[in-house]
Amino acid sequence: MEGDGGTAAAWMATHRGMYERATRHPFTVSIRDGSVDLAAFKRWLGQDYMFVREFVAFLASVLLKCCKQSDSSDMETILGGLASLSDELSWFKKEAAKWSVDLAGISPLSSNMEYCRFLQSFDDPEISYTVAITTFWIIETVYQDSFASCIEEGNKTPAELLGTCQRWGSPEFKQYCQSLQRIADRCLANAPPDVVKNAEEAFLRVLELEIGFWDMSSSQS
Ligand SMILES: Cc1ncc(CN)c(N)n1
Repeated sequence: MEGDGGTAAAWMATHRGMYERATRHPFTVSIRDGSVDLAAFKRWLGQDYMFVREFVAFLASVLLKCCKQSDSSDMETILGGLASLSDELSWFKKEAAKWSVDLAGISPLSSNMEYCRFLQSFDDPEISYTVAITTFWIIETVYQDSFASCIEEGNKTPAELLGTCQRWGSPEFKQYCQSLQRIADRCLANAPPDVVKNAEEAFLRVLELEIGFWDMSSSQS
């Protein structure tokens, strides 16, 4: 995904330390090495279900910004992502039943609320499509990269967690993230410097929020 000469890959390289803290977090590393605390996994599952419900609204706001562009050719890609969130919500419900996690009884923890507030801020029409699509790309990429590492050769991921890891670590999801990266790169290449700066800030904010989300899952903070 990296090394293709675009701005997105350049940011991943410049901010390598933060990127790795988000994508090789002790929580996902513990899945990969088989030492994961299942109570933490269940906490992540319940919290992420709530996050994904908010993520649907975020993605709808990205789609709306896309439709307002003179060239709205990215619409199908975004719509595909939105449609797959419907499957994702069903998957969470099935998985929650499997792990006896009561989704109706969950309240969002503070790091999740903070992340959801960030997603809600994209309702503002002043936030550009470039910033929004870049944000969408990095949110999905953190999960793709994190979970792909749990199914790489040599993993000791518990069998009952492989389905979760394959959901985001699959080659198909990687391809989807690469298509988002190409869109983000094209938008960034045509954007004025202040918009590029805002997009880089959003990129870094996502990494921070993702680290907070994993921390919360590991320790209930
Ligand atoms: C916190 C978080 N970040 C990203 C994803 C991937 N859609 C997710 N489900 N949850």
